[in-house]
Amino acid sequence: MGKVLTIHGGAPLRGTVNVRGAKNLVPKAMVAALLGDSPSVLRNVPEIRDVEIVTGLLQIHGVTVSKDPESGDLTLDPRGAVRASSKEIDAHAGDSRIPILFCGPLIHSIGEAFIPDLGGCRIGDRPIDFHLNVLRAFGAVVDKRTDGIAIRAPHGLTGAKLELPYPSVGATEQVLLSAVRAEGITELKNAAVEPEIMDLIAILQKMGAIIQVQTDRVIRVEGVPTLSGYNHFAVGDRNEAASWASAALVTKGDIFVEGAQQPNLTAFLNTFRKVGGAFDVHDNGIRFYHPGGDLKPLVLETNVHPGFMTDWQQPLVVALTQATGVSIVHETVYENRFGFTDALVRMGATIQLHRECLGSVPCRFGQRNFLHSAVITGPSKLVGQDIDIPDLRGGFSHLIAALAAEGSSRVTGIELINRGYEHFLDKLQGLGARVELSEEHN
Ligand SMILES: CC(=O)N[C@H]1[C@@H](OP(=O)(O)OP(=O)(O)OC[C@H]2O[C@@H](n3ccc(=O)[nH]c3=O)[C@H](O)[C@@H]2O)O[C@H](CO)[C@@H](O)[C@@H]1O
Ligand SMILES: C=C(OP(=O)(O)O)C(=O)O
Repeated sequence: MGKVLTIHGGAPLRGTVNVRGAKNLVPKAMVAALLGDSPSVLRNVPEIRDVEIVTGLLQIHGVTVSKDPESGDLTLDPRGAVRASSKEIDAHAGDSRIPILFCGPLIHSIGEAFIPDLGGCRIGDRPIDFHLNVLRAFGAVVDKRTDGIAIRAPHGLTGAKLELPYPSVGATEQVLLSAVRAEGITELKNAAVEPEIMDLIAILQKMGAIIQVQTDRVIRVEGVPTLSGYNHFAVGDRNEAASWASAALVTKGDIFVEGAQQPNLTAFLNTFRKVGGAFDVHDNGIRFYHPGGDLKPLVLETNVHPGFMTDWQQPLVVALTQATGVSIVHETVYENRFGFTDALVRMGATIQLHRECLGSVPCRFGQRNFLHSAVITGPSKLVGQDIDIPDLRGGFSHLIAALAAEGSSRVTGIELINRGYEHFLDKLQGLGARVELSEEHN
């Protein structure tokens, strides 16, 4: 039996929320601690489900993870690293995609790794072929079994010349976490360069790694035999920040997002301004608000950094349902990230999905069977509905649609939101949302 969140719409969200370390960096920084020969300290750690999952996975591998009760800072001591069984790994992998990033660090520390069935948001096929190919190029042996994938490196990992078919965030991190202690030099072409990757590189450099980020998506790593622990303050969660910004716009509210960092939100801020939102940048965060007047439609394409991040797309689409006119959103990172619009349409939004690339540049998903372009016509009056949350960002977008809607919505599956939004219910209540949590009765 799960929880039901009843949301009574119509109240603008006003107040301050604090955003801590990025979901897309913190768990990976925790994995990086396995590469050191001394303890690491990670600061600005949010209390989210993906952090709990990685804590469990590290612990079954013999890493001591201790949390400062006041600050929440984590100390990660990898000196007792040991093998864990595939059953244990599977039991702790939860619904996160991070287990695949244990490969390089575990091979370096204990000589083998195991990839269980991966979780993460169901927003497309999410294959792991790039990961397995780069591991093979480093000299790893990949053994696909019925219970998962076993990875061994009988002769250790050796640097390689690599090129990704697409600038995948996870595969770039796989290369970094494997290359830093591999024998010799690795050159990665077509690398992803998201701010969370740059922060991971900063951590690895603190540990003793030699990593050069060149122009044109080329990263060069000179492997070193040993690394030490790090002490690091994690980069802020730009995706959570953008979500609260959209919440302010959709509910005609005013939210100060403490911890939002302008340099990592450039593409979002441009779009937010073009759609009619206003923001003021402060030293410790950004105030996002609806300045009054009509919101404006726009044509938008998601892309790898420095483009408009795909994880910002779903909350912003809700704002576009309130803009006067026709907007087009072309999703070029995931082939199936518009499933969440079904619920918005039930709530009264006008959104049509198309298989064609309705953007300036044809993407990998054109001429195939993927509904990856959306045409949104607004403004639409939204009305409350029963909603079952499909994934992290789609779920957050449903919450903010329900908060702006007329009447009440009954929302199930809210546990998924805990993967990436720290204490989101407390934050919503602090912003004046009228929400009630109860047990689900069948
Ligand atoms: C935990 C985490 O950091 N998650 C983020 C990470 O996901 P993740 O690292 O999984 O995303 P990727 O950048 O790898 O995926 C981008 C595209 O590459 C494809 N691909 C990826 C790997 C592979 O082996 N084969 C392949 O085809 C994917 O299906 C997708 O179409 O980056 C995404 C893109 O910024 C974000 O939406 C996610 O929030
Ligand atoms: C797609 C996302 O996350 P994950 O890769 O962890 O599923 C997300 O954060 O929106």
